[in-house]
Amino acid sequence: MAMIGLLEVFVAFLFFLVFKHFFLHKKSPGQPILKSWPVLGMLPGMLPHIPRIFDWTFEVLEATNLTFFFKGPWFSGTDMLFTADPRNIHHILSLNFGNYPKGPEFKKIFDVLGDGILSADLELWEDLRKSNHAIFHHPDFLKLSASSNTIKLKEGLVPFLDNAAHENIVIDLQDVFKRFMFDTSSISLTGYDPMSLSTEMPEVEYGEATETGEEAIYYRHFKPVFLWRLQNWLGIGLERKMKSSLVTVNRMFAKIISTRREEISRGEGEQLMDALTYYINVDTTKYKLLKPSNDTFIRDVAFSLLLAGRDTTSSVLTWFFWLLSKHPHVLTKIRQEINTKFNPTYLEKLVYLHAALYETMRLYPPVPFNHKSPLKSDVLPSGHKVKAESKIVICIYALGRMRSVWGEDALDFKPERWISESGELKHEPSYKFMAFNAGPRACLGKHLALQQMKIVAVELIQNYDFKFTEGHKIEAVPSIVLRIKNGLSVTVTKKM
Ligand code: HEM
Repeated sequence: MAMIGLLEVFVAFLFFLVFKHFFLHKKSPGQPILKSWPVLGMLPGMLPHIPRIFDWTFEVLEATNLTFFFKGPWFSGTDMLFTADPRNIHHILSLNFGNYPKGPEFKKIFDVLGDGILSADLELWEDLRKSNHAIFHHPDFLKLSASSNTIKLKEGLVPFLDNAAHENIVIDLQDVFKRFMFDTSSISLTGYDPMSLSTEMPEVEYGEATETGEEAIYYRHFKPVFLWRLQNWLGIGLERKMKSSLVTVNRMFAKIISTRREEISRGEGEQLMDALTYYINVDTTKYKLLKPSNDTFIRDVAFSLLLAGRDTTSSVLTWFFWLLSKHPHVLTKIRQEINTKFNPTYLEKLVYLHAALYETMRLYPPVPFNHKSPLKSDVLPSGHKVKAESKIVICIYALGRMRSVWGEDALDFKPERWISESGELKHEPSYKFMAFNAGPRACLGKHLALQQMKIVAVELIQNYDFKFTEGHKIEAVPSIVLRIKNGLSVTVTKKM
């Protein structure tokens, strides 16, 4: 009884704090709240902003000179240092890379990735990185990747858009890009063609499963580990969906891996150049920590690669076409450039298109946050002390919008900022433009992704006009990948 009484008093006290915070605390207009409460820490100030965390971190970081320490509720393990300071980013991701792995907390939150490259650290990451680098630069892999783009453009995307134009139907452009990227990435990374982009628009179980997983992982960041693990075990809320999503993902990979192993045992693996086949046959004398005969390990490797390839590129293309609809003069300039300079074997000539894609990624980076956890205590260039094993969140989304980093027009969509006086693409250091990450863990698919996005952009801009549905609210889903909530509705017409 006494225990229940105590609990009631404690809950009443928490309610009082929240009530006082929302109704009695005077906020100065436009000022984000960072007040730290007893027991609850800064959580009450953050809670209402969790669905709009990207913009909130931008507002808070701009108001706090690019770095702030978030104090979570007592004993919840959710204390985090948020930073968008290029000096800190350079220090963490490059100069002192060895002291800043992703860390054990990251591995717990991203447990579904297993031992794939996106969650690995230290020696395992080194083996994965080197082997990944080798396959991503192999001419046969590059050929497979290029041919998957050409085929899916010709047999998937173009017929789909032609049909949508002919039937005058509303389509979700975001979904179309996700399907296109799923098919092309899956062919080059796993050798399997899911054929998800066709006029029939089949259900894509894998896509829905990964997106649910990405949202669940996002919310895990704000909960104590024991809580989301309990929810997962009991099958409650997003964690319940996460569990069934994982079954879907694992089923898909189990089928792909067993089919491939059978093909290889029949002697049919020689001509296959996809990443999955490469890892099944990987040289373990060179990469000692890789386990090619272990299906779980192969699943982890392939899953990380498919996530890295599919979700990012489709996100950029979606935000890019939406931004073009809001900035028709940019669209006109890209069209002029394509008409005067386009050469399919030399996409580098399309400097303005490249600049517009970079500008999209500056404002809407597909991976909005990056996590790090120091092995040893350290002092960051901003003067903030970080303890060993504490959590650091690099806010890539906020970084791209900082006036102190990008100038007073930081919030404007201006591809021109990327073009030098001599008409070339301007280089910005990766600790300032961090969409592809920075330092030794920089994105390995950057070149492939840019090629692919340019090919799709040229095809669509040359041949189609898109009309965006009026009144469609554009906002980002709270997730670990920046996607538009409810997609991007358009009608399409074919240019004569
Ligand atoms: C516009 C498209 C893309 C963007 C913006 C992007 C961005 C990123 C970012 C921010 C990271 C760091 C993730 C982290 O450490 O948590 C990363 C890592 C990585 N990306 Fe990309 N990526 C893109 C496309 C691709 C593609 C098409 C591939 C190829 C399949 C790819 C392969 C990888 C790999 C293998 C890593 C892990 C690197 C490592 O940890 O050493 N990415 N990417």
